[in-house]
Amino acid sequence: MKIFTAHQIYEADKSTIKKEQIKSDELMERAATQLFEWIHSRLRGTQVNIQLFCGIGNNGGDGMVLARKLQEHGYSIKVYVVNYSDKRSKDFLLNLERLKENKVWPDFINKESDLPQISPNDIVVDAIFGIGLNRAPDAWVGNLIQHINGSRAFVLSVDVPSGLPVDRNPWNKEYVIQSSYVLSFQLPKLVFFLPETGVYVNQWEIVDIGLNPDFIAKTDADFELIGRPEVLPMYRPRLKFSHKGTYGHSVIIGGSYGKIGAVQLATNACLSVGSGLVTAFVPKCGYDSLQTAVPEVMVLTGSREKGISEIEIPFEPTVVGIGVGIGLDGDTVSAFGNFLKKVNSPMVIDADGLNILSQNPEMLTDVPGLSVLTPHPKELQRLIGNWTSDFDKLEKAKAFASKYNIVLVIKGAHTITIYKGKGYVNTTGNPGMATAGSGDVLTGMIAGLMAQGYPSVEAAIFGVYLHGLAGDLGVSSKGYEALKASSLIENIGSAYSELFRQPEMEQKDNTQ
Ligand SMILES: NC(=O)C1=CN([C@@H]2O[C@H](COP(=O)(O)OP(=O)(O)OC[C@H]3O[C@@H](n4cnc5c(N)ncnc54)[C@H](OP(=O)(O)O)[C@@H]3O)[C@@H](O)[C@H]2O)[C@@H](O)CC1
Ligand SMILES: Nc1ncnc2c1ncn2[C@@H]1O[C@H](COP(=O)(O)OP(=O)(O)O)[C@@H](O)[C@H]1O
Ligand SMILES: [K+]
Repeated sequence: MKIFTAHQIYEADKSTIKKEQIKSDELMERAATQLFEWIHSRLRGTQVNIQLFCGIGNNGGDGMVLARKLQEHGYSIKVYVVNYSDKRSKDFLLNLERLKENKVWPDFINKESDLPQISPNDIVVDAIFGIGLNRAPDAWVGNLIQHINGSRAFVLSVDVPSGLPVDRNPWNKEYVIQSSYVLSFQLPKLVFFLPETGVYVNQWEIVDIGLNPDFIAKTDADFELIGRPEVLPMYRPRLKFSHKGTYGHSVIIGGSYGKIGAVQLATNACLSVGSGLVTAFVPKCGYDSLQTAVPEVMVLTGSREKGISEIEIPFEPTVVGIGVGIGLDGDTVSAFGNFLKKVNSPMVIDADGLNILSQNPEMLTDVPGLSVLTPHPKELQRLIGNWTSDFDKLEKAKAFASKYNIVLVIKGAHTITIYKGKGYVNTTGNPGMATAGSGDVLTGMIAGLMAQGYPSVEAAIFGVYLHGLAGDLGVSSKGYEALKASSLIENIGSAYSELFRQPEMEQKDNTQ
C-alpha cells in the first residue's frame, strides 16, 4: 500500500472531488460516516460518554459530522470546539451549523477556558488537528492535549494523532495526542512507522473513503507499506523438475571464537528458507560444532583456530552472506577487504562486516552492486553518520544506498528496506524478536532467497516480511520473552504456509 505525503493526499482529495463531481462536504460526510460506522459497530448503542474535541479545520469538520451521527443514534456526547484560529474551514462551519440544527451546541474552548473533566471511562474523539498541522500548537492547545493524554480515557484519533505532523517530527513532543487508536483516511502515514513518531500511535486502521483509485495508482510514492498483498506476487514457487542446483549455492562467511553460533543460525536459516546448498566458511574452532548442529551445511575452514585471516572459496557461490560473528581483528579486516576485491557474487553484509566497512569506507566501492546491507540503528549510524531526525536518517540512507548501488535494510520494529530512492516499510514482527541472533537469522534468510533467484531488493523485502511473520507465529506459541532466534528458524516453514492462508481467516491487527 502506498504511503503518501500530506501534499499528495490533498491532491488525491481534489482529484476525487473533480472526478466524481461531488462537493467537498460530501467527501467529508462520507469519511465521517465511515468513522461513525466503525464506532457504532463496536459500541452498539452502549451508553458511554463520548467527548469530541474538534478543531476548526476539516479534521474538526469530520468531528462535527461524527458528533451529529452519534447524536442521531442516541449516543451520549459532549462536543468541544478547540478554537485555535479564526480561519475556520468552510466545511467545518457548514457542519457546525448542521449540528446546531440538531440542537447540539458545542462548548468553545479558548485560551482562557478551564480544562474540561475527562473520566478514564470516557471515550475521547480527537479531531483537533489533521494533516493540515503546519506549526507547533499554541501552549494552551498543548495543555489541552496533555490534559487528554493524562486522562487515561480511550482516545480515538481522526486521521492522525493531533499535534503529529505527517511529514516531519513534531515541533514540541509534549504537544501530541497519545492515541489509543487511529482511524486514518485511505492510506497509512509514514510517521506511524518511525521510531520517534510511531510511539504516539498504539493501534491504527485504514478507513477507505473511496479516494480516486486511478490517481492513487498513477502517483509515485516514496514509501510503500509492505503487507501480504505486496509480498505474495514476489513468491517464486518451486518447480517440479528442479533439483538442489536450481536453488543456488549460498556461502555464509563469519564466526570467531565464542561466536560460531551466529554462523549456525545464519546457515540454518538460509537452508530453511530454501537455498539449494549452503556452505559455511569459519575459523577452525567452528568446524565440529557446525557439522554437528547443522548437518546439511558443508563447512570450510580457514587456517587459523580462532578467527578468519584469509577467505578462499574454491567455487563461485550464487550469493555470499558475510559478517555475522566475524569480529574486528586486524587480519580479519584485511581478509574481508581482499575478499571484496575478488568477489563477483552479490552479498548480504551484516554485523561486524558492516562495522569493518564503517571503519574502512574505501572498501565500500568494492562491494558488488545490488548487495544487501542489513544494519541495526547503531550500525547504520556508523555507516552513514549521525542524523537529526528519522526523516533525516531516511534521506541519508537513500543517498548512501544510491551512491553504492546497494539495498539497505534498516532494521527495527518496522524494518525499512531502501533501494533506488524508495523505502519499503515492513509490517510483520514484534518485540519478542529483540533477542540475540535474530539479525543473524535474517542475514541467512535474505541470502537464501537471493540464492533461489529472488532479485536483491525482493529478497530483502520478502525476507524481512517472512522473518517478521516467523516471529509473529513464534510468539503465538512461546510468548514474547521466550522467543529465541532459533524459534524464528523453526517457524520459517509455517510462515511460508501462512502467506497462502485463506484471507477470510485473517485477523487485522496493527498493534505497534
Ligand atoms: N484529503 C482527505 O483524504 C480528506 C480529509 N479530510 C480531513 O481533512 C483534514 C485536513 O484538514 P485541513 O486541511 O483543514 O487541516 P486541519 O488539520 O484540520 O487543520 C486546520 C488548519 O489549522 C491551521 N493550523 C495548522 N497548524 C496549526 C497550529 N499549530 N495552530 C493553529 N492553527 C494551525 C492550518 O491553517 P493555517 O492557519 O495555516 O491557514 C490548517 O489548515 C484531514 O486530516 C482529514 O481529517 C476529510 O474531511 C475528507 C477527506
Ligand atoms: N521491537 C521489535 N519489533 C519487531 N522486530 C524487531 C524488534 N526488535 C528487533 N526486531 C528485529 O530483530 C532483528 C534484530 O537484529 P539485530 O539487532 O541485528 O540482532 P542480532 O545482532 O542479535 O542478530 C531485526 O530483524 C529487527 O528488525
Ligand atoms: K486528529
